[in-house]
Amino acid sequence: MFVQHLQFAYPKSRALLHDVTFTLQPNKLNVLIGMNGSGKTTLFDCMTGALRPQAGDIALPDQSDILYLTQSIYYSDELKGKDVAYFIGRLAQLTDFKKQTTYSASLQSRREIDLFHHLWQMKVGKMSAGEKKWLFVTLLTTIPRALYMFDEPTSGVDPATRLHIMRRFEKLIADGRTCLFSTHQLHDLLHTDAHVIFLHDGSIVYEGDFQDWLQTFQTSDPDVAFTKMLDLATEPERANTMP
Ligand SMILES: Nc1ncnc2c1ncn2[C@@H]1O[C@H](COP(=O)(O)OP(=O)(O)OP(=O)(O)O)[C@@H](O)[C@H]1O
Repeated sequence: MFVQHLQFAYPKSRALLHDVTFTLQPNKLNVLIGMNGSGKTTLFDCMTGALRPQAGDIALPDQSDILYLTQSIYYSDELKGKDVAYFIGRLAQLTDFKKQTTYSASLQSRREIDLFHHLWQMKVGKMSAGEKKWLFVTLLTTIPRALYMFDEPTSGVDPATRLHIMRRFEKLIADGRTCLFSTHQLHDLLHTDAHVIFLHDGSIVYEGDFQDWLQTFQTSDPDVAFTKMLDLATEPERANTMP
């Protein structure tokens, strides 16, 4: 699965994505990173067909085999967790889509199982932002797809819930699925086998192993590596002289 030389500009705007090329790794967590406004959501939208790029090649599974969770999740506040589950389960043609265990069977801890029971009966309008994300990721990752794409699934989410989301993604990969998500929470990647794709100024300025990327900048702090990467991309001469 790859994207090659992708170009995209919004109408009446200068090109946002100039030349985006990367390859998704099947057995690693693929992570798209970049500054606010660098075009991560736009790139996801181009990859999933929500936007039409002006140029480039995209080799991905058929749209019906891609699951894409955007940042703007909308369900009526009046629906309960179980109604959302029925909706998702029905769309995905899951057998037993009305059974709670269809979605909760892979939950591991007592705390997660209790939370799932709780949210199953709760109205969406009463869930916190983090609870909604937890529930939607839990429900959506039960659907079998070749490629999963999540736009900032861990933003505004507590550490235990972020860990849960990361474990769900790792399970998908272990099951032979490909997974790509965007995040600003780089510390979440410290304990995973991540393939980093760094988008900056319309192209990919780094693609490769997360630990190798940290080593390049001689740091164990990914936020430091991120900042140095930006310095390097914008001011290569000055960055070369930095410790
Ligand atoms: N419909 C649109 N028309 C014109 N410009 C747009 C449109 N949608 C987004 N943009 C601009 O494109 C740029 C990239 O936006 P995008 O949401 O893709 O960035 P992002 O990397 O996902 O940002 P963040 O990390 O803040 O979520 C931004 O400057 C944004 O203002």
